[in-house]
Amino acid sequence: MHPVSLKNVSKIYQLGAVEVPALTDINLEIRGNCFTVICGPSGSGKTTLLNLIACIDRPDRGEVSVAGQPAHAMSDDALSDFRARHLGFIFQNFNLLPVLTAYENVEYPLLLTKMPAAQRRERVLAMLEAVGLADKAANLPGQLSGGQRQRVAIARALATAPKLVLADEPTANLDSQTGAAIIALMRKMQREQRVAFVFSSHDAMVQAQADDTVLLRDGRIVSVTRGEPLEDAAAAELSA
Ligand SMILES: Nc1ncnc2c1ncn2[C@@H]1O[C@H](COP(=O)(O)OP(=O)(O)OP(=O)(O)O)[C@@H](O)[C@H]1O
Repeated sequence: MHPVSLKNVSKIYQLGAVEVPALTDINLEIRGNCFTVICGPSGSGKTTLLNLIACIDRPDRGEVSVAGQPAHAMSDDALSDFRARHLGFIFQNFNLLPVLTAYENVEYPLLLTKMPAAQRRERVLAMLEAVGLADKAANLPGQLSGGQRQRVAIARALATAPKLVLADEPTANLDSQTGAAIIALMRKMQREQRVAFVFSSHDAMVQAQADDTVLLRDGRIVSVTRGEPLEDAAAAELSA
């Protein structure tokens, strides 16, 4: 089963009396355990599509299925509960809570689950270690660089072992060198945790790292480019 499936999806924004068709008749399947990038020019519908996949918004027409659940038909409460349990988020402005330490920011989503304290501590420390920030656990976000903040955000997004991680322009506020390191880290974490990552990005470097690329223009899909599935690539490497 694909972690995300959209069937005949359309989204129209109402701007006063004017209807703005942001997405028109989108049919798309996002593969599991893959790095998928949504790209396209400004205004082409990337954020709108990501918000539908993220269960932040609902379509005006069509069906959105996320991790087997019909997101288009769920109530607001059910959607927010579903987001907390099954999805991870990485934002371009990091969205860390400024009064919480790096440790506490990563712990925060786990407090919403009923994970026992000792297991929670183990998980937080393992995630901070995995993103290379074990020694910064006690720092507040204001005491970290942009790249380090985004590392905390990656650890936080993956702490609950989500089925899907969504990232809206995750490198937009980073210099190109730090952005490249963050993308490499996300790639490593995506493989290790065997989770599907879906990004929106203008960044050619992000696009170059993708398994699958979805190109949008004027709210429609122009092309979907699929790379080799990870399992096949690994098998080919082994048999070479
Ligand atoms: N809240 C809104 N109300 C009205 N129109 C909107 C709203 N949000 C987006 N739009 C319109 O919907 C279309 C798609 O917008 P969207 O933000 O999804 O594009 P995008 O590809 O993410 O753009 P960018 O790369 O500039 O962030 C655009 O024409 C935009 O003007």
